[in-house]
Amino acid sequence: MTTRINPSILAADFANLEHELGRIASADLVHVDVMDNHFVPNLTFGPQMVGRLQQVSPIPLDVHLMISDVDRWAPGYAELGAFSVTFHAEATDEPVALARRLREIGARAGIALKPGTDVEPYLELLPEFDQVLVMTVEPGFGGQSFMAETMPKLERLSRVVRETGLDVWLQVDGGISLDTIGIAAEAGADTFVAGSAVFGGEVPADRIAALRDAAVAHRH
Ligand SMILES: O=C(CO)[C@@H](O)[C@H](O)COP(=O)(O)O
Repeated sequence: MTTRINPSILAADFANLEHELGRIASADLVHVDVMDNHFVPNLTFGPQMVGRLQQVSPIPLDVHLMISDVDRWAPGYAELGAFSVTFHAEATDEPVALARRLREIGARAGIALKPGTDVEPYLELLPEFDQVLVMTVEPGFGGQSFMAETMPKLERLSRVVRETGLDVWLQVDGGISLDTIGIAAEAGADTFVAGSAVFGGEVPADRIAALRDAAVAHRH
């Protein structure tokens, strides 16, 4: 089973992003956190910046939209060429229509769930998605502590994906470190977003390798 490590550039040096992308070229995808100071209290960047990242990144873009009015904005990120575009379940009443639109454009479609959002209503929609992002912190900021109470949700998803044989990636994001990645891997995650744990080290590539080894050691 494939294990993916996706560093979050939220923890990178924003004044040197092209250089920072070069330092994580051994990762699978780069996780790009788009925040609008509305859906979440924090603010990062929008399509113009993501378009430039798409041009200079050595690895594909995994765009995570923490924004409102997502039906309007998400397709634009797929049109920029992002490999995957993940929007929040809490931000739209039409998750299936939006996922179909993203796939039509050529991106993988992802749905993200905040820690307090129940997964049950989304289980029957899984064939419409390529990945589910289980937030392991409240979205908005890097450097927060991993919320182990979100693991039952991941276990439930993992069981359904196994039983149905669907090819849906299960992603975790928030507080992922060498201390916590094993917990998420055991619960069924295959794709791990890590910000501070990667960029907090002198050599991000070493952190990526260590996280990958730790995840692989704990996967079933
Ligand atoms: O989406 C988010 C935060 O909302 C994340 O992608 C963070 O960037 C993860 O940061 P760390 O918890 O790994 O420092």
